[in-house]
Amino acid sequence: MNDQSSVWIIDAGNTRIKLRELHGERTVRSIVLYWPLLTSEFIESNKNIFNKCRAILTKVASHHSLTLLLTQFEKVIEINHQLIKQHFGFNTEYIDPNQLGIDRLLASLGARLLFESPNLAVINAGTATTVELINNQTHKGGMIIAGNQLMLNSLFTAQQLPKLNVDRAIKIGKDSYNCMQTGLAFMNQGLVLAIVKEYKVDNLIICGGNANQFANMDTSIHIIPDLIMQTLTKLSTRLL
Ligand SMILES: Nc1ncnc2c1ncn2[C@@H]1O[C@H](COP(=O)(O)OP(=O)(O)O)[C@@H](O)[C@H]1O
Ligand SMILES: CC(C)(COP(=O)(O)O)[C@@H](O)C(=O)NCCC(=O)O
Repeated sequence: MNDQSSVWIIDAGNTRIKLRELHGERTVRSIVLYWPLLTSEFIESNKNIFNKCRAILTKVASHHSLTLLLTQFEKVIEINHQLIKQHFGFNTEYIDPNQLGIDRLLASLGARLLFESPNLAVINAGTATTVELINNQTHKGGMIIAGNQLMLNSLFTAQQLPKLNVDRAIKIGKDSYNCMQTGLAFMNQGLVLAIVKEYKVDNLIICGGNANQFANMDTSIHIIPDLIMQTLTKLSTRLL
């Protein structure tokens, strides 16, 4: 049964779709699906939990199944940079703001709402690993790098690699598995150290599905895997 006072927040990334049902700012249901699992059968069998609810959407990927899912809601507000500027006075210096992935802007806004210090950086470690640099109320720009899984997949053409546990304790790989594991850990560590050195950030926040692969670093970082969902929760109380 659905509760019509519910609001759903939806983050449609390139690998996974994340959905949460909220009562106020309280999460009452959380669903995380890799795209192939968002089937019409899934939507049909769950339609009464979405029916007549309002939703807030952020998307950087579009699938037929998402279009079908969205028809279940009474109202859907899709976040764009103008809404963020209007409600939070938070802007981007991207030459064309419409080109900036909205997930990147939301992660930046989320960091801004959590930390008061002026210079922040966010690493959003999802399908891609993006870096966002923030000064006061402005997203200054950043970087886009192939994400951890994409990098591992690119080492093999026909074979899906197993999910690796990234352990910094291993310094020199002595087999293929450990070489890949160490390579990825050092690459992530190097990215973090380079950002801290180059941009002198006050706080560095890591979010996204691969955020925990940045754990166990000497540098002080904040790991908040669901930063984008936290930010959408805050937006929901302003927009609906
Ligand atoms: N439980 C998990 N443990 C470790 N990695 C995970 C887990 N769940 C998802 N991932 C990884 O997270 C990545 C997707 O993260 P996500 O932030 O959802 O990306 P996107 O927003 O681009 O869809 C994938 O590379 C996947 O391998
Ligand atoms: C860079 C991204 C692919 C990251 O997507 P994600 O890994 O979060 O699924 C996405 O934010 C995007 O499509 N951005 C548009 C290009 C840009 O931000 O410049």
